[in-house]
Amino acid sequence: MLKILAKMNTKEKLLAILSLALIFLQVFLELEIPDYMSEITKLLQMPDTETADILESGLKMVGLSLASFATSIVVGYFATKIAAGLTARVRGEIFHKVMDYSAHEINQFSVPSLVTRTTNDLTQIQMLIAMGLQVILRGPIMSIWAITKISSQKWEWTLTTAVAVGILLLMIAIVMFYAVPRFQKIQTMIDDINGITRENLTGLRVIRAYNAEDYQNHQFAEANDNLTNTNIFVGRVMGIMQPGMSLVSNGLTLAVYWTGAYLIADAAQGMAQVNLFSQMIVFTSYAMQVIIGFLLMVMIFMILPRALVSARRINEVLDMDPSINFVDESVQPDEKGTIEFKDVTFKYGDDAKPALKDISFKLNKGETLAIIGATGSGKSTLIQMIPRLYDVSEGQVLVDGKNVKDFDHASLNNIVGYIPQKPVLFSGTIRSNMNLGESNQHQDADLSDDAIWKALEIAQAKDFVEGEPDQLETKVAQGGSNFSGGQKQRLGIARVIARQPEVLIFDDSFSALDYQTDKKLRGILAEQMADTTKIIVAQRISTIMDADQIIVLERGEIVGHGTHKELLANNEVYKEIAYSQLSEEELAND
Ligand SMILES: Nc1ncnc2c1ncn2[C@@H]1O[C@H](COP(=O)(O)OP(=O)(O)OP(=O)(O)O)[C@@H](O)[C@H]1O
Repeated sequence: MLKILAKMNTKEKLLAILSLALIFLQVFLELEIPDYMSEITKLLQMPDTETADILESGLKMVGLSLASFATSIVVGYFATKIAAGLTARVRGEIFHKVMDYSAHEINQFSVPSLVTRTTNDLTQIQMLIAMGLQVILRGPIMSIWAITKISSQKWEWTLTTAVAVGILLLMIAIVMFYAVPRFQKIQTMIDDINGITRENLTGLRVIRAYNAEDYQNHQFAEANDNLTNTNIFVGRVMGIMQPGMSLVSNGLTLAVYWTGAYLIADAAQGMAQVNLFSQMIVFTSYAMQVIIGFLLMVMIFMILPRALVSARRINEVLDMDPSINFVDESVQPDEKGTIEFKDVTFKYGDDAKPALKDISFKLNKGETLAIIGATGSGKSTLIQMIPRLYDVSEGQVLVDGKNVKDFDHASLNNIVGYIPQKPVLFSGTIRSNMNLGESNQHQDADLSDDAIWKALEIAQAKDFVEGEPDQLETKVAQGGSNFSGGQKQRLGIARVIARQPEVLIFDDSFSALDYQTDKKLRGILAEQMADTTKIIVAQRISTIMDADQIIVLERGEIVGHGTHKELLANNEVYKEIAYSQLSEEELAND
């Protein structure tokens, strides 16, 4: 928590100090009021008191109340400003940190948890700071100050107040014993709800198609019930506090008046009794301030445990260093357009079995490498080593003759153009998606219309974009949901082609295309991007049979490496895949 509070800037720190000073002033003003009450009580007992005398003290009391009210408004204003400013900054820090994360760290936290941490957890901190300055700090200051004011009074009253405070403390301790552990669980339960909601929304069509609403409703209801029940339990336990506090404060007033009645009865007739009566009025006011102070302090216990858990969760994100770091300045490459794997082994976790084992191959400029293999054989994993979505566990990946780890982020991304299995389009227009980020082609300015149309033409996307009334300005919904799978895939391919990288990596990118488009796209790529090195992960033999090199993967190992003809002649795994898809004539013809 302190670590987050330390992120306050100088202005916020000054405002916090000023707020603290104003809270002292506010408490001072509030504690002055009972003195005037005592004065009025005394004046009322005096025979020669004029109304003007009472009015004067009364007006002073009103003045003190108004001044206290004004200070509380100023403190509220400052507190909100500090809380909103600080949390906005921390939110930005989390966002930038997460942007630097590799897939490994994202998987570690999970996306829903990162969303909760950036939203709900930060709201807890914001609430704590805002309430903390306005209310929570006032509690202890008020209680301690009020106690010092009454400690010199009649010991019978002081003892009564001490007993009341003791009961209060016991009550708080019991309540906190039951409530605090639950507060800590609530944040994890919100993660669960976010996770299930997210899964439901992204998989809505599948859920409906499989009549799985009941199953999903059950999943959601379970998580929702857990959270609701915990909230109800905590609410009930905390609910005891309010009536408990009223009981103690009313009981205390009663006890003070009761003992006061005996003390007044024992005192000498006349002024001594009047003085004692006015002292009792003042004492009751101060005792009430002590109780109110404790009441405010209880709020600490309501907010602090949850905020502490939230602060820990936020710090976990901020403290996590990305496992993949890029150098600031790239090396000068020795070659151009080459990719080489040297004895690469990769594991997703320290204890996991290798997803890739001893992978070695070299690809020269302009060559096409195809990777084929059963589902889960490691094809996507292999190509993700090149743009450093993951780092190798052993061995080396070389791009242009240099280790990928020796390139800065931008340079590596400019050399390697990676098209993921599921293309990601961002809300905006086709043009804004084509201009996404920076590359050697568009560092300071946007791509020209010609360059965009050219890329769309190669990616076989020109026809359908031309068919749209707004052409390049056609709106793209979040995630590209207003385009078909094949259209999204083609726009994704066009976006990378427009960057003109030295190496193009297609992760099963042709699977969403029909055979004809697939063939046309490969033909135009070979013709117009002959100098670009290409790596194609595919399931269809027809997509890869023209490749210069084909790697057959099985359980993370290379079990075949050669051309289509060579593999068809002497590789059993390849043969099996090939004959399961095409006839002998089709395979021989191509
Ligand atoms: N993020 C991950 N965390 C842990 N294991 C993973 C992760 N991604 C993949 N794996 C595992 O690594 C292995 C290889 O997966 P990979 O996605 O590379 O296969 P693939 O050949 O591309 O499969 P497909 O053709 O179905 O896309 C699989 O056993 C898979 O379970």
